[in-house]
Amino acid sequence: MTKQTLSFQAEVAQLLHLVTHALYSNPEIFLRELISNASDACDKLRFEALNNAALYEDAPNLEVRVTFDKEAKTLTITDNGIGLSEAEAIANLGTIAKSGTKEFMGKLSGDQKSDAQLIGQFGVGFYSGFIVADKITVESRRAGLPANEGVRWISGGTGDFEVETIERAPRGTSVILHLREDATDYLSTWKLKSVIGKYSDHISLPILMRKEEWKEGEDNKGGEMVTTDEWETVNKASALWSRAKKDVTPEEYNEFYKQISYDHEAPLAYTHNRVEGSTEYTQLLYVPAKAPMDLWNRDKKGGLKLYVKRVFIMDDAEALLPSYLRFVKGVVDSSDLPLNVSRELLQESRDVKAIREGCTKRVLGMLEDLAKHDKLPEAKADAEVTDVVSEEDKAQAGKYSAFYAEFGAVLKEGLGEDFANRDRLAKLLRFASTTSDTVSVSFADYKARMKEGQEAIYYITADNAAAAKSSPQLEVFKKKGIEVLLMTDRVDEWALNYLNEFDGTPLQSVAKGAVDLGKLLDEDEKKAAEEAAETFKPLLAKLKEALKDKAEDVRVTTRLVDSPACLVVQDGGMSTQLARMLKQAGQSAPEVKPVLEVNAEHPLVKKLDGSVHFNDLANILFDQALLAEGGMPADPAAYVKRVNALLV
Ligand SMILES: Nc1ncnc2c1ncn2[C@@H]1O[C@H](COP(=O)(O)OP(=O)(O)OP(=O)(O)O)[C@@H](O)[C@H]1O
Repeated sequence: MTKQTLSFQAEVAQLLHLVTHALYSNPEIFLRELISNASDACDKLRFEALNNAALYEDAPNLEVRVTFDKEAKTLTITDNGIGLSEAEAIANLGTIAKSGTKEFMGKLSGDQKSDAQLIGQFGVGFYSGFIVADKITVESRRAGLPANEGVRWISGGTGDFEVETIERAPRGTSVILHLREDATDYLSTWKLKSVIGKYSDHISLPILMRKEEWKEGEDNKGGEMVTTDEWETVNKASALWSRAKKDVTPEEYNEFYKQISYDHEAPLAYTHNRVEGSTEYTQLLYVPAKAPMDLWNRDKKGGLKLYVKRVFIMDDAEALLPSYLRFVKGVVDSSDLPLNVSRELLQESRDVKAIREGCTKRVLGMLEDLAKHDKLPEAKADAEVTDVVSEEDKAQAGKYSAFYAEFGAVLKEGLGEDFANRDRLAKLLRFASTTSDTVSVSFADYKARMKEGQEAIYYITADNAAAAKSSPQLEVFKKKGIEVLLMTDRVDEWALNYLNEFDGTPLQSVAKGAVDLGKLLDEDEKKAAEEAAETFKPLLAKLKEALKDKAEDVRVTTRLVDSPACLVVQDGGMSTQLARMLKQAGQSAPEVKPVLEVNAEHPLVKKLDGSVHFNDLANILFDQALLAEGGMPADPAAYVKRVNALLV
């Protein structure tokens, strides 16, 4: 085919502009990206060759070669992997196929620093070459195609690119970077080796470079390094996870994480184990420090790469971890699975089930460990004695809180998803409470602070912390000094459906059912409540009649101190707040008719009896209770009218 000029997809053009501007502060990552692509291409070849060994042609040893030409100012990364056909070059190097591209583009702010972080997460891959090059030539031949079906792709990284058919004997791809004037320091073996050592040491393929030797100058005067014809391997060339733990430095673990996760930040924690027994595998699992932007995407796949005996099988192998741990990144390398395992097969495999359980345990173990070291021991009252806090403990402190702020809400999904680990998960949960503004109270902390005679762990769900804290339902708890957990994550209400108790103590929503403070109420209070219920009977009946379309029931409560009324739902019913949320999300929710509870001590309630405005007051009472918990009267205009009628 003759040369043709094609335009980049709009997003690519936009991304290219950003790459060259926002990522300029850390240019050397281009080499990591291109070597990673080369390595992926070799993985793909190895995988396709499982069913078609002829694809190896006469070059069975997969490798990456990095060369440069000082005169021409070019740097070339060559692999003998799967290669690209012409159609593939057009499709893959002119568009971004990744899901979420549009969404990602929409998130960019124009601020270079924050954009650079976002791009880091997104993974710029091939296009990062344009950080250092003002022109890139790609020459490739796909494995299995004849030599005269090679392709050359050229672009200056602006609006378009050229493609033409070429003759190319070697299988695989060469990416030739025509370096910008300010990037010529990459034309140095020493520089390239150091960047490869930093970012690509763990790549399991050999990365080869021409060997350099010191050559003395004439008459022993001066001397210089000269490039020889010999090749040398410049990386460790063994899969990082297959090495012994003691041979891998924390920096190498972190670098490997960055490579597989597109995260620019180091992970919060990792665990690396070889599991032996009936199912054998190696796991290297990371907990990221920051949530990815698509954490809440229900279709988000898992973050684990599956290898079988070092052969890459697939990315995002969701069968290897439950979905509530979808934030975990890493690698599982199985010794037992067949190489041609498919996603469907994975779902059914007993080995995969064992791996999944094993990985889940490890991640939970890792989180428990972080939780244990989250707080440094408090200083003793006795100033003479101070605990010696190790550097390691200091480094661990605060990590679990940081983790929880990012991923706590996802972890809660596990209550409904992973019954076997529910108790372990419950111990990992943290909440804000009426005594702690920070999300740091565990169920165990709460239990330790429970009042004598208190028989339940009390909690309230609300849209946000402010609404939760000012909810009238909390009044009696405040008065009695009873701590209430404030649950403000969207998933809380759903997740707590699956947790009825913690360590033998029932969990009780303060907005559900009749409040029974049991032993916490004194005799006088109990008696007063009973009496009020009796004397209020006729009034309650009238209220019930006036509000029969809105309220399921009307009763007197001991729950309130300052407010005249509040709404609660029957035990086991869906809270009005959850019903509201579902409706907002466009989902169907049952009509919840709440119970109106009134405070017999409140002047407004006392005023009701015999009032000529009884009907209006009753409705106002109900609508205000709804407003107080963040709801909206069914007919706001009618509410305003009623209040105004009383005001004038
Ligand atoms: N050396 C190569 N050999 C064969 N195909 C390649 C090579 N480099 C890139 N490609 C193709 O170009 C596509 C785009 O590469 P790019 O690096 O932009 O994205 P990616 O590799 O899919 O994603 P990421 O780099 O973010 O993981 C790749 O998916 C692959 O199909």
